[in-house]
Amino acid sequence: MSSGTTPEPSAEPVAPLRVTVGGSAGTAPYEVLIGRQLLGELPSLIGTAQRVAVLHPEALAETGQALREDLAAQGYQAITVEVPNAEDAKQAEVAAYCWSALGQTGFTRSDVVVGVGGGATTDLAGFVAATWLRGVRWIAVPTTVLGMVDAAVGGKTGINTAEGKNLVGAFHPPAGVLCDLAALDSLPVNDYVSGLAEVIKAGFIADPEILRLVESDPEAARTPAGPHTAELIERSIRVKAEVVSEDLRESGRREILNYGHTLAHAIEKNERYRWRHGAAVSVGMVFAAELGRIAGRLDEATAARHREVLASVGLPVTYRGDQWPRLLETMRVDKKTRGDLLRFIVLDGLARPTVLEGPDPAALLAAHAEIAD
Ligand SMILES: NC(=O)c1ccc[n+]([C@@H]2O[C@H](COP(=O)([O-])OP(=O)(O)OC[C@H]3O[C@@H](n4cnc5c(N)ncnc54)[C@H](O)[C@@H]3O)[C@@H](O)[C@H]2O)c1
Ligand SMILES: O=C(O)C(=O)C[C@@H](O)[C@H](O)[C@H](O)COP(=O)(O)O
Ligand SMILES: [Zn+2]
Repeated sequence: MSSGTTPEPSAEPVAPLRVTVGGSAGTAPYEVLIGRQLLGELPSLIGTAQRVAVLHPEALAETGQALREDLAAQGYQAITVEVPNAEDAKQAEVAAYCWSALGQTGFTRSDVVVGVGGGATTDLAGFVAATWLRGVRWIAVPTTVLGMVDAAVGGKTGINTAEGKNLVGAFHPPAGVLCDLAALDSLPVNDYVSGLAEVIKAGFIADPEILRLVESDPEAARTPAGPHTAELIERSIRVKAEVVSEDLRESGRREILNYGHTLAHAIEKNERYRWRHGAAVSVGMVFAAELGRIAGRLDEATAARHREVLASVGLPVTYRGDQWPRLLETMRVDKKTRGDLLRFIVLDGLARPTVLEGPDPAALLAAHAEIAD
């Protein structure tokens, strides 16, 4: 990924695409920029801040350092805060380490956090920004597919606890999101594909054109060089932006973005976060589709389409059959649960998400049988 100071020799400057998020119900609007070599946009987002903390994972140490040097050259007092890769970053101890770094730098309310990395890093960076001095501004620079299309947009920030995924957090939207597509070139294929689960989720809940683009060449969809990469990312961001703009705090419609996540979060916890989020969401969506079908909501063809399109890009569609009691136990503390009432997002048809409350235990078991290996 470019640090923003060394333009590629023959690259014509291309204006980034801009998607506006928020702006209703008293929330400040911000922009998601999609393009290449976007880091030149950072100073205008940082504005008059004196100090900037660049949070990055170990894997992006060079990028973090290059960014810090750019910002320092522009007169900011910039520090890097290196955090563990992936889910190991989303822990209270790591948040506490970040708070110390801000404290030791004399971070004030006018200073800015920049989170550069995948969804785990931006979830942590946003959470640190939400909690430091009860809230400072932050900017997301997602470097994974999943980060760009989902995690960096919408202001859900947080960390895990021993009891489960994302159980501590805050709604704290960023001041801006910079999606530099060049970052995806260094992403391991497994992580690239994991992000496609959230892309495909956006297809099933809101934009079926996404499904058609993936289905037209699943092999090409697995790489950043695929012909539809930019369109898939843009369409998914538009779905997310539209939903969170209407319901930032998940008091209703935003729950549809949780499609497949009730089971997914239980799988992630059960696997001690060694499964990628997107892989778990893939299995979770097949489960939700089967649950919808068994509950008489979803037609067989659309349920089967889940399995087909997810498997076609190499995502898992089954999970260990012997773990059901543990998964069920964890699902009881899902954020959508109300009291003892389990609630799932299912489809009434393609792009028609809805809530299924208190499903029949037999239906849950039958849906589980469809994903058990
Ligand atoms: N806040 C939200 O709305 C939201 C939405 C979806 C997912 N999430 C969260 O996002 C997380 C998953 O994010 P993810 O899939 O991006 O994975 P991740 O952040 O765990 O990153 C995966 C790995 O890729 C490395 N990496 C990141 N960018 C790279 C690059 N450009 N080149 C090489 N390596 C790179 C990371 O260091 C890590 O090791 C989960 O914690 C999930 O809960 C949050
Ligand atoms: O933005 C949302 O809302 C989502 O549910 C998007 C999900 O893809 C994402 O994984 C989110 O972090 C899940 O949130 P949680 O509230 O179920 O922890
Ligand atoms: Zn997700």
